[in-house]
Amino acid sequence: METAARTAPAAVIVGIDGPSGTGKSSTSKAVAAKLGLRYLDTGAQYRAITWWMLSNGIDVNDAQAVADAAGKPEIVSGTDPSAPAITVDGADASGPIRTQQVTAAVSAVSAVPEVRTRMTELQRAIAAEAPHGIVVEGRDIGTTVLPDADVKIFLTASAEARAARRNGELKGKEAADLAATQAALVKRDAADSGRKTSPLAKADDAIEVDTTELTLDQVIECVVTLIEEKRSA
Ligand SMILES: Nc1ncnc2c1ncn2[C@@H]1O[C@H](COP(=O)(O)OP(=O)(O)O)[C@@H](O)[C@H]1O
Ligand SMILES: Nc1ccn([C@H]2C[C@H](O)[C@@H](COP(=O)(O)OP(=O)(O)O)O2)c(=O)n1
Repeated sequence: METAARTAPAAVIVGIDGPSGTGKSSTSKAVAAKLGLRYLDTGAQYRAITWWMLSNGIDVNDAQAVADAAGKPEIVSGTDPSAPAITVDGADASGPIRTQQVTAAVSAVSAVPEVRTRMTELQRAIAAEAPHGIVVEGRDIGTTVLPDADVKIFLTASAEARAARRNGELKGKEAADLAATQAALVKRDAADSGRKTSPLAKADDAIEVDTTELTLDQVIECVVTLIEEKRSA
């Protein structure tokens, strides 16, 4: 008689990378929920360590000071796609990590090699513990964190579309200037792509999906199909 372990489908590891506003978070959460997988937002972890640095008076432009402090905060990420959670030293950080101040500082902090080493270890440990598999989203998942992932996706979209999407999130709040949003996105892309250690990059074996002209549902469908094809291969 076959055991449950033998008949259960193997855990599937999915890496979704790409620049800001391409749809990584929305797609990853929906795909994980549909397929019964866990979900990890690695950008939230880089935001969390950045928030801790700012809250503790560390100069985020002093790479040595950031490196020296990189091991101090305890960052814990939840992996439920319907309720993503993140705590820093036991405190809920999901709100504070989304402020403009953190967004403006996160590229500098995440360029520090000691920060990346720590986050990468954390991310690999979380992925290894996911019973049925996980969708991990970020900038270097396919190239560095999980180079053996079963499915690698690299999302792109025009800077105009990405800026319009980000501004759309501000509905009800003060309307942001579209040109300023786009300039800030492009600046962060350049910093994330230009750093020495595990920059934002498409892995050679990643499938590139340009989401500019696609609805979110179309992107989700596309990624689900790619995963199912891989699972049945
Ligand atoms: N294909 C799409 N078409 C239109 N809007 C989208 C699409 N994908 C995502 N969005 C919206 O764009 C915004 C940014 O998406 P998000 O998933 O946070 O991107 P990322 O994680 O890559 O920064 C969200 O408001 C999301 O609902
Ligand atoms: N795997 C990752 C994920 C994010 N980062 C860094 C670079 C990004 O600008 C920041 C924030 O990532 P996040 O995914 O939250 O950014 P957006 O949702 O696109 O605004 O973290 C990284 O260096 N490596």
